[in-house]
Amino acid sequence: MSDTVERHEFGAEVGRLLDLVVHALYSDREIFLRELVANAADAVDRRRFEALTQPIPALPADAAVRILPDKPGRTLTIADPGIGMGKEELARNLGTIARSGTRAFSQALAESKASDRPSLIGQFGVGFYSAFIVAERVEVVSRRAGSEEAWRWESEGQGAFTLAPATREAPGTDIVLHMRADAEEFLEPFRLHAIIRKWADHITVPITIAEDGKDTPANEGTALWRKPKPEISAEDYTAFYRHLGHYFDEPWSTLHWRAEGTTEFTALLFIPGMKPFEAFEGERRSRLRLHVRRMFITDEAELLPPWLRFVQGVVDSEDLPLNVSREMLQATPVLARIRRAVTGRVLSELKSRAKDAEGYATFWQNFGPMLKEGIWEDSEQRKEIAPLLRFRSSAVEGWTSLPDYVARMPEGQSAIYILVGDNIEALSRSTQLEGFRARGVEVLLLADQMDAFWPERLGEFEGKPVRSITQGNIDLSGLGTAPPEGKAPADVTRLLPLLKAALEAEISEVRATDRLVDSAAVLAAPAHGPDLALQRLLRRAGRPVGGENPVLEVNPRHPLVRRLAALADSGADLEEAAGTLLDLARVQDGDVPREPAEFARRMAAALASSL
Ligand SMILES: Nc1ncnc2c1ncn2[C@@H]1O[C@H](COP(=O)(O)OP(=O)(O)OP(=O)(O)O)[C@@H](O)[C@H]1O
Repeated sequence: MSDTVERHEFGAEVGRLLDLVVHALYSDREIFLRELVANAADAVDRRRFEALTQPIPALPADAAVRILPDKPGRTLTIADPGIGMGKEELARNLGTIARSGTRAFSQALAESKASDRPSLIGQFGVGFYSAFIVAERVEVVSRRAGSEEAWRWESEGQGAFTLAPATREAPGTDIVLHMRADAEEFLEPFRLHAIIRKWADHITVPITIAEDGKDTPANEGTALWRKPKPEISAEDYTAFYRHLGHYFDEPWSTLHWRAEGTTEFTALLFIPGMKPFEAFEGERRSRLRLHVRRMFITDEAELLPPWLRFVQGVVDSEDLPLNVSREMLQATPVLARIRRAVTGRVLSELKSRAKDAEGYATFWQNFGPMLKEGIWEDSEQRKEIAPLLRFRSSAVEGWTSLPDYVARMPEGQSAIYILVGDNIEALSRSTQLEGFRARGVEVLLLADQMDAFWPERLGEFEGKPVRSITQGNIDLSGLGTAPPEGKAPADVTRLLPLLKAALEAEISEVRATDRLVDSAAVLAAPAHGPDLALQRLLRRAGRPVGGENPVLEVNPRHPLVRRLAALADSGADLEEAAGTLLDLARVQDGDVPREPAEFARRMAAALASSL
């Protein structure tokens, strides 16, 4: 080795990842070609785009991704005239894992079915490393467009790579795979053609395969979305969907239309049939691809709001100039019009698919939390999104919606009641529901992370305010069917101030409630400030909760409260009993007592004297 060769260790996670990729994907080896060709085509697109504003040489008119098999030398080269990589970029892009850690990846791999594994590769951004599935050594020779220098990155995929100066006549990248003995099939041109047709046919950059000394075209490159609909089969759509997102399933919905009039564009969009990792863990913005008259421009134009970032696809504009630059994209009103039209179309698709309850449930389970983000942040669409939400309920099985809830509301009920917590099971057994259940008043149960936030933003639906049953003072009298009168309520006029005095530091108010049937006491949030669920979330995150202390509501018909009321009347000290009552209310909501050991001691003592 010459003096100029630098040796670098891979990031620790890369080493482990390489191992995983090679083993987990062995039976789907051919996807290495899809990954490398996709990277090469991206690099070509990037050079074309950057050349518009940066002082770098323009893309040659005949730019293509070339695949060059060499049987005698047992190498396969993928060459592109794209943007290229400088020394630092080679080390960073090919020496570390860009987007997500090995831990998340290996966990997902371990939990996935074998058939889902290849899709994980794309989703976790380890595409390049799939080269090592078929190669025992990989050389990358690259020259960044705009630079005179070229560099050679080389690795056997075991712990380290080297970097050395090299030469390359023009900007671009050659990936040279020194194939393993058992991977020689990938040096056969007919095999390579079949793989490209299957995986990369839709790439609009020309792809060629060298055969008998000449390059033969390998991809059709027809922008699928530009074909007349009758000429496109369901398989074509699915193949394109899989290509776009590295998916392996079927799209839940395919939207393909041409908009004419003031804004002209063609769009081909997909709503995935599964929940992609990226959409939730990755960055919060839409990666819809913007093309101008077939030519790829960018996937950073944010053609959909962040809460619709799960939608994949292409928008091909007729109105923008081919040499549209980043600055121009920010300024042009064309994009705003496209955005509005595309968002509206996706929403109306959801609206019509929502009529099929079962089919919509699949969508809802995958992407429901994102629609809730929409309620939170998109004031323009909030009203449109609200009827698309689905809920569990205290009164009906399965999913229900706000319009259905409103239709079921009995006369006299003026608000939509919700209860927010951590899990549906616990919520459906919650003490907070007792009085509502007894009166046959339905409550929607919400257990997504987002649920602590968005209801407040929605505020109301069809003129009915959305009210958390753990917040403020809800008067149930006159609502639904009155429950059978049990024992007469105790007179708590003396008890309430005593409890209040004993719990001064933790409770802002103590009041009697008719919300309870079998339980003695329950906590509620004050009418203003964060609701109980949000308070819990803030506490867990170690953030200040703010606002007033919670309210303690007591059930004057409950034996414990009756007894306390009698003691209060006789002037007994209720300090300790008040604390226990508060702890009981906390435990019911899934919180811990203020002093768990002290609480346990008191309970044990109470049990001992009563058994
Ligand atoms: N042929 C190439 N030309 C220029 N840059 C490349 C090329 N191949 C890879 N890269 C760079 O290396 C990075 C890492 O590539 P890799 O395939 O591992 O992940 P990715 O392309 O970011 O993710 P995914 O495979 O999911 O699309 C790319 O983002 C790109 O910046």
